[in-house]
Amino acid sequence: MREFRWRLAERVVADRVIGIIRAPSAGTAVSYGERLVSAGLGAIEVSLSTPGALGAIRTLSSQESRALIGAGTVIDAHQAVLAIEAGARFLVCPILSTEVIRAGSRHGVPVVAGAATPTEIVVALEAGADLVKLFPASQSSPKALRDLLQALPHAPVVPTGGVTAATAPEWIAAGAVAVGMGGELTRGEPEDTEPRVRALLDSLK
Ligand SMILES: O=C(O)C(=O)C[C@H](O)[C@H](O)COP(=O)(O)O
Repeated sequence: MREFRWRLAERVVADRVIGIIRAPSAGTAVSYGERLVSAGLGAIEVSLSTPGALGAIRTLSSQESRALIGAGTVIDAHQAVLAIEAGARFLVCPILSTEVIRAGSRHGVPVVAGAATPTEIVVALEAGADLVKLFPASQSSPKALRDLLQALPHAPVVPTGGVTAATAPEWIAAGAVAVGMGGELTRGEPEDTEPRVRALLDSLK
């Protein structure tokens, strides 16, 4: 199937959320992934720090056509290629890694690059990142993002790290195109995930 890299940005901007799964096992990651897809989330990354993450990405991406399944915590080109081979349809880095951005570009796979400062945001975009993950968002604030976007209004910023259902609307109001959320989506048992995430997505529409 032909797929263009801007599909990620379209989905993420529509939902306002990238879902992050960091689980104790591949099986638990798949369980959460299936529930997040059922709740309507369109872009979900499995962190490579999850044991067996590549297997979970392979399972979820082969069974799901409704959502884009990606890889998170990708920090070098080797991991990027392994994740793409496992079926990741986007890559997310906690750091600004131009080698990951290049690896994604070479394979037509979109990259959400990590950045913590205005300079890093601009370097990430100049290197070809599709979206910029402001990380860790817990070190910043919606007010700081608002100030930053006055200088860089074109920057598609996705604050990630410590974002909750209560703070997500504040980040969006400050100009974030979306937020990344892990713990807030996957706390509790997988079975309890769906109604909570559905309500969260509705609240951000
Ligand atoms: O390793 C990465 O690439 C990361 O993105 C780190 C975490 O997965 C996010 O910071 C999620 O943070 P919480 O939403 O607070 O759970």
